[in-house]
Amino acid sequence: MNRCLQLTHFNHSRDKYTDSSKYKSGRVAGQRQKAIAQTEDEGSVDEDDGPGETNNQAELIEDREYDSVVSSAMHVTKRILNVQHVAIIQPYIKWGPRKSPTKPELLLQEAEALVRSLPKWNIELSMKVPVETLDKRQLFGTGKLDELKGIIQARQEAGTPLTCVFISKGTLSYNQKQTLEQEFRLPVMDRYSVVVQILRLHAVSMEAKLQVALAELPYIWSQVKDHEGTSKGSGRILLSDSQRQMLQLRERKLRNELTIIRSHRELLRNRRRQKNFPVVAVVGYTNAGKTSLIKALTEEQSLQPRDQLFATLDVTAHAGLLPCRLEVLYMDTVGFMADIPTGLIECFVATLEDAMLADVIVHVQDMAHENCVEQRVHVERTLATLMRNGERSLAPERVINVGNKIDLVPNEAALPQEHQTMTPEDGKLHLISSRTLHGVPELLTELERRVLRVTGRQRLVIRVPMGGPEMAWLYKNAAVTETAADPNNAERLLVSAVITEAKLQQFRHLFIRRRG
Ligand SMILES: Nc1nc2c(ncn2[C@@H]2O[C@H](COP(=O)(O)OP(=O)(O)OP(=O)(O)O)[C@@H](O)[C@H]2O)c(=O)[nH]1
Ligand SMILES: [Mg+2]
Repeated sequence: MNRCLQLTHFNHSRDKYTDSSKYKSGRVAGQRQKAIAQTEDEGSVDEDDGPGETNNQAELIEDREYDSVVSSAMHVTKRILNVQHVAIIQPYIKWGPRKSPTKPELLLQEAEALVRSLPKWNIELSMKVPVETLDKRQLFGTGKLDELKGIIQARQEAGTPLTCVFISKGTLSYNQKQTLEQEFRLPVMDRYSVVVQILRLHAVSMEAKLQVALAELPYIWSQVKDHEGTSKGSGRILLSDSQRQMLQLRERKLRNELTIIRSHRELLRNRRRQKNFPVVAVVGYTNAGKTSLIKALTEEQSLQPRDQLFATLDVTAHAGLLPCRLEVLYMDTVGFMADIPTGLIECFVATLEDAMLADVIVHVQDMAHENCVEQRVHVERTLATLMRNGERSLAPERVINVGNKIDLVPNEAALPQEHQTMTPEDGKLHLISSRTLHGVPELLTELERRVLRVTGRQRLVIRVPMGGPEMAWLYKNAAVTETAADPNNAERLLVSAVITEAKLQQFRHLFIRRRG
């Protein structure tokens, strides 16, 4: 098969696995390349045996009985995607061992970014409020609570009436929520329920939707437990027996459906290994610019970076070429975020574990973010935990640290000291801008070096007879990047190829010894 045919075949079968409503094509090396949803990403896998959307899955997503439970437990409903006028309150502990290491201003900024990730939500009020502890029934001291009530009341009477209060704490207990809702006379949401709302909005694939649905259940159970723990004897129950059974059954069904989808993912992963494409996972804090970087590396116009938290929820694979013209798959992943309750993010860990098997991991960091260093530490910690559970170790040679959005940093001296002192040993930072493409060619060179090293590949120019079996063998077993006539011998071709050591040995064994 010649190169042209080989690429045609590759792209043809890739088209088959591409949801063109979600992705449009971009241009790489003269060939139209398409984004490939990871669950469908084996462009060159011939059999189409993926599980389609089943009735079970559709029923789990559209379940009216469940909708009424989730709407009363966490105020997450389809309706809430309508216009909302939100008051954000960021509680923080001022003193003592439970004081957050992050400045309250930055916590508040992150809370605002969460709200801005929901298209029709408007921030009407935004306040940070010191508290002694985050566990008090009414959360705030009595004086503070009256003050807040006064501010909210005044707002209701002037300007646009508020529609909800977002208390930026991981999870509020049932009692805290009840008390604050009575005091403010407005629905009260916590970080968990706001993030669920964002995740619901951004989930595209069935796997992501089911994952979000599963992520809601621990929250509802925790509210039930809180309520039962404190209101014994009051006679009020939060869930009827039939609702409890419905939730238990729902959880079992969600887990079953996810297991089916994941076993398919596993199948695809094994096939990808057989196909031997080097894989580069792009990871990092949410909004750091992972999708933008992949767009810059693949020149894929269809990728849509968005200034929203958790914009990407599906792990997707995108083909790109290294400078030596070796084809690699870049995997876009779900962003990390601190202060997200573990139950919520646990559901997405499976997709990340998949990414952790990549040959090279690119850690994208937002240099323009005030909290950049803490974000890096958070991602590194989470990665280390994932690695401990996973099959591969996180050897430094597999990780490339990328400092993105450098166009927004006035001068490099303004970068946090921690970044300036990073040495090649602890993972030198490659400063780039995915927007202006500053530093991207150098990053590609480094990527190529790492990919070749980690996957044991090398670049070679091999002289082969024109029309001989060697050419066909190389096309099948290596990445042929260029062919040219041999200026010294009209019957020979010079073939540039990227090849693994094992394949090179085979080539020698098959052709060189025989010729000798
Ligand atoms: N100025 C500037 N903006 C950038 C750069 N890279 C990304 N952005 C912007 O940052 C925002 C987030 O970019 P994304 O690529 O969606 O970030 P992400 O890491 O994929 O985010 P999630 O999928 O939500 O985790 C978008 O508004 C981008 O346009 C850059 O180099 N410079
Ligand atoms: Mg993204």
